[in-house]
Parts: sequence; C-alpha cells; structure tokens
Amino acid sequence: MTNPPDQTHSTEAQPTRALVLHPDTRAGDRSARDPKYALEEAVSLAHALPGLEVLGGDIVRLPKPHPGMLFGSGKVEELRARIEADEVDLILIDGAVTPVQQRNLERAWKVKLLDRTGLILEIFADRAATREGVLQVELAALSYQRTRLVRAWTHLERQRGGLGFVGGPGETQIEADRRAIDDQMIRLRRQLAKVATTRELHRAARAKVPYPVVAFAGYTNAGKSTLFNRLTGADVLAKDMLFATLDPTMRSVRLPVGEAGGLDVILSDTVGFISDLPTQLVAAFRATLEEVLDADLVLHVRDISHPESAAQARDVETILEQLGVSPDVPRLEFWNKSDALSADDLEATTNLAARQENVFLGSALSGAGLDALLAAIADRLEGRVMESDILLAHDAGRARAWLHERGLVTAESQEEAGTRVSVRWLAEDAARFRSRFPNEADSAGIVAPPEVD
Ligand SMILES: Nc1nc2c(ncn2[C@@H]2O[C@H](COP(=O)(O)OP(=O)(O)OP(=O)(O)O)[C@@H](O)[C@H]2O)c(=O)[nH]1
Ligand SMILES: [Mg+2]
Repeated sequence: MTNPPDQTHSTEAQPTRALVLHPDTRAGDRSARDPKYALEEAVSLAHALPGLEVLGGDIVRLPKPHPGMLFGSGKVEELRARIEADEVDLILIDGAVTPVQQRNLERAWKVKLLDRTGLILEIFADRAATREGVLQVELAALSYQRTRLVRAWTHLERQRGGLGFVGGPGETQIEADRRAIDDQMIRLRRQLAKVATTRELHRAARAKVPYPVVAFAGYTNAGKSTLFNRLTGADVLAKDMLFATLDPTMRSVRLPVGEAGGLDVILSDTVGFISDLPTQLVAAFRATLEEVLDADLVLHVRDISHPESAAQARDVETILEQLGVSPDVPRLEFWNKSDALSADDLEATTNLAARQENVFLGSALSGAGLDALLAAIADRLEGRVMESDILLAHDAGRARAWLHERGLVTAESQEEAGTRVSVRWLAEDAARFRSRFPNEADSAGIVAPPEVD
C-alpha cells in the first residue's frame, strides 16, 4: 500500500498550536494597564513569531502567584482540560515564570511553555539580521538560559529547522552545564567586541562628516519604519508586526531649509520598545540603541491612535532614560497615525498637539504633517550644522588647509578674488575658524544659516 498523500509530505512542518495567557496581577492597582490591551499585545507578539498558529488568548486573574505552579490548582486543572480539547502545543505566558513553575506546568499540561522573556527572545532571534544582532541575541538567550533549565525552545527550534540561536538541539541544551554556557558567553562577548570595534570605526568615519543624526525611537508598531521609508525613499521592512525592525538602519536625507538649499541629516530607524522589555535584552541591545545615545536629535514616534498611547510613551521615556539619553539632546514627538483617528479625536488631538512646541501630528502613511515635522527637525538642528560659503583670499593657504584637514569642505572653485569654498560645519567649527582666521572670516563674511519659514 502506498502512503496517503499527507504522509508523503510530512517534511512540511505543522504549525505549532499556541495559546496565550495573560496573568492579571493587578490586585486592585488602578493605575496599571488595562489587561485587555496587555493581552492584545501579547497575542500580537505571538503572531510575530513564525510557525505558530495562535489559537487565541485569555486573561487569567492572578492576584497572588503560586510558587510551584504559578496558578492555583483549580485553574491549572481548568486550563488543562482546555489545552487538551484544543490540542495546544505551546503555552505563552505573558509574564515571568520561574524555572520550577515552567517545569511543573509543562508536566501538568504536556505542552511547551514560554514566558514573556522567552517569547521576545525567540522573536529577536528570528529577526536578527546583522552579525552583531545575531550575537547580541545569542548572548541574551544564554544569560536567560543560564538561570534556568531550558527546554521550552526545543520544539520550536526543531520545527523551524533549527533557528538555533543557542546552537545544537534542545537535548544538549538541557545537558549543557553552566561552565559550557559561560565559555560560550565569553566567546560571544569577544566576537561582539570585534564587531563593535568595526561599528565604532564606521561611526568615527561618519563623525568626520558633520551630518547630524536623527534617531527614531518609539514603541514597537508605532510606525517608525513607515516614516523612515517615506522620508528616505528606502525600503525598510514595515509591517503590522511587533519588532519588525531589529537592526538599526541609517540613511541620509536632505531637509529643505528656507530657500537656500538643504541640511543633510542621517535618519536612523531603530528597534521598537516594549513594556517589560526583558532585562537581558535591554543589556544586549544597548549597543544597538547606542545610535539613539549618539543622536543629535531624538524623534519619538508614537501611535497616537492606540488606546494605550500614553502608557506606551511613558515606557519609551523610561527606557530612553535608562539608556542614558541626555535630556539635553533635543527631542521631538511625532504623533503618528492621525489618519486612523475619528473626526472628533482628530480635532481634539490636533488642538493638543498645537499647544506643545515639540509635538507634531501627522501620518507616515498619508504624508500629512510631514512638512511641518521636517521643518522642525531642520530648525532644531540648524544651530548645530550649517552650510557656509566662504571666499578665501589667494594668500589664505593656511585657512584653506585648516578647513580641508577637518573634512569640512564640500565644494571649491577659483574666482578672480580668491577661492570660493563651500563648507558644512558645526557652529563650533565656524566659531573656531573665526577666532583663528579673523581676517578671512571678516573678508569672507560667513553666511549665517538661512532662516526657516
Ligand atoms: N493608519 C496608519 N497606519 C500606519 C501609519 N504608519 C504606520 N502604520 C502601520 O503601522 C504598522 C507598523 O508600522 P512599522 O513602520 O513597521 O512600525 P515600527 O515602529 O517600525 O515597528 P517596529 O519595527 O516593530 O518597532 C504597519 O502596519 C504600518 O502600515 C499611519 O500613519 N497610519
Ligand atoms: Mg520598524
């Protein structure tokens, strides 16, 4: 007898049937987030992982976690019946689960179980594209794993043909002792240090050209990549999917400034933030987020149409603060997705935004509000970087050399009266030039940055 057709195709992996549980631990804390949206976010996170069939999600009241099983015995039994009936393979718990709780629940329910950190690590592992990103996730996964007996990923890894951010199949993971993990962490750190040096070199090279960097920051799914693509004409993955972007992407654009031309800036699209970002990942992604630390301006992109927009913004502010972004760095907020607001909300939000100097409302999708945003970015950066046209006398060789040595010259042409030099420089450079070569500066008349309308 021949095999039935579905068996001949058995190499095709069946999707893993997953159920999401959000433990509601609020115990009367009214300031906490609405568990409805927390569950929604957790389900979105589950959808962000390939190979899963997300069956749905439930809020489970949990005023006080039980040390052994997390949930009380009645709840465990109730969920067991449900898990069996729905043939669930994987339980995703939107919260912290201790290694003991994980093991007990996996036994009781005969499923794999991932907690929030494990899930986010899985997503990051799936998204990491650059060498540095991959190494960072591996390191974060190891430090998470080091604290627990991990077997939850086995199933997922096999099913996806070994995404393998820890290398090797699950069984060896269980056997791997701490020492092996430590050794591997040391190796990874060494490799990372090398990669980081390369990045540092790139950054130094970039710093020579005084292009200011505008870093996008914001909650995941706020629309950062959509805005980035719209402004740069790039094609960065923008998806209704949490953590669509993991590795920072940069591109230069020329912002229109007044009539006189432009201001070149580098836009940097970064990884989205999320509430309760696992500590391992905060540490791991520090390096990636250093782009935000180095930025001349931080653009906080918010999904203003999201019901929890304010809470998301607080999370982002907290993470920026934890990262050590200086409060001196100019900050703008772009309230994105204005097109998704109802007419009433749009009016109220427009008024609210108009009252705040650093807030701009618009839509990356429709393009609304982007001109005002760009003008504001140019305005805030203008004091920092400007273009000037200097006419140097023929005998001003030293002044000319000074400008060239610093890589400030963008164009040069000979004229009867001297050499006309176009420079792009910081206000500090201009001041230094002025004090060093007062005659040149005077005779040339350094052009002040043009006004923005
Ligand atoms: N209605 C509406 N949707 C938008 C707008 N901007 C972005 N979106 C949608 O929001 C979703 C997320 O957009 P992304 O640009 O991927 O968001 P992101 O901030 O880069 O997300 P991460 O990379 O996960 O941090 C996509 O489905 C976009 O189409 C907008 O102005 N209006
Ligand atoms: Mg993105």
